[in-house]
Amino acid sequence: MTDAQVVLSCRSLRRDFGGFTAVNNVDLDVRHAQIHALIGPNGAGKTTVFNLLTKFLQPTSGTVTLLGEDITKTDPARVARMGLVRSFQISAVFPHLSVLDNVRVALQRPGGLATQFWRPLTSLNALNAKAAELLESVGLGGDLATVAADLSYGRKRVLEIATTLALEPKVLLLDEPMAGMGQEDVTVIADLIREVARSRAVLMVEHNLSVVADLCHEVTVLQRGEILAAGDYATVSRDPQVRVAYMGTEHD
Ligand SMILES: Nc1ncnc2c1ncn2[C@@H]1O[C@H](COP(=O)(O)OP(=O)(O)OP(=O)(O)O)[C@@H](O)[C@H]1O
Repeated sequence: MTDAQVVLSCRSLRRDFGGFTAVNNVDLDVRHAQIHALIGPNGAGKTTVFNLLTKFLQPTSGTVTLLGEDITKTDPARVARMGLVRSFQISAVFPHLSVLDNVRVALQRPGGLATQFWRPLTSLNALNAKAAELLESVGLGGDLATVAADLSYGRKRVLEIATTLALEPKVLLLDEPMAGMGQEDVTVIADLIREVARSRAVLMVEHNLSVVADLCHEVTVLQRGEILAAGDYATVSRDPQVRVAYMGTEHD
C-alpha cells in the first residue's frame, strides 16, 4: 500500500492462555509517519496484541521486530528505551501536580529526554523550558500552572499524550485515545495525533470508526484473535466479513 519505512512489525504472532488461543497468526507492519488502527469487536485480541508488541506479554510463538531488531525476547523496559512507548489512560497523569510538573516528571523517567538523576533538585528548573516547549506544541502552553485534576477530560488526555512524547517515542501505541470524549475533544485529540504522527509511527486501538476513517492510513481488523481484514479504511469497510462482524449484516 505504501513504501514508508516499517518500524514495528510482527509475524505469525500467537498467544495462548491455557488451552485458549487469544491471538493467532497475526502479521502487522507499522510504518513511520503513518497512523495504523487496530480494530475489532470486544474480546478480539487487540489489548493482547498491544501487550505482545510492548513485551508485557511473551508470545507463545511468532516474532516481533522493532527498528530492524528482533525484540521477541527483549524485556519491556528495553523495548520502551528503544522507542516503543505505550500511552496508558488518564490514570497515568498525576492529578495533584501541575501540568508543567507532570511533564517535568516524565522528562526524567528512564528513556526521557533528561535522565540526570544525580543532579540537585534545583536543576529540575532546567527542565522547565523543555517541558514548556513540549506543552506549547500540544496546545497546553496556557495551562502550565493548572493542577492536572482541574483540566477538562479532553485536556487531561492531551497532557497524558504529552507525557508520553517526553519519552521521544519512535512508535507510539495509543489505547482508545478517544474513549469517553465528546466531539469537540475528539477533534482536538485527532489533530494532535495527526501532528504527532508526522515524525513517528502511531498504532492505535480505537472503537470510534469515524475517527478511524478520518485519521488512519491503514486498518487491521481482528476477530477472535485473527486478522479478518487489512488495508485502508475504504477497502476494509467494504469487506463483507467486516460488515458482518461489526453490524451483523452485509447490508447498509
Ligand atoms: N490473561 C488472560 N488470561 C486468560 N484469557 C485472557 C487473558 N487476557 C485476555 N484473555 C482473553 O483473550 C481474549 C482477547 O482479549 P483482549 O483483551 O485482548 O481483547 P480486546 O480486543 O482488547 O477486547 P476489548 O475491546 O473488550 O478490550 C478475550 O477472550 C480475553 O478473555
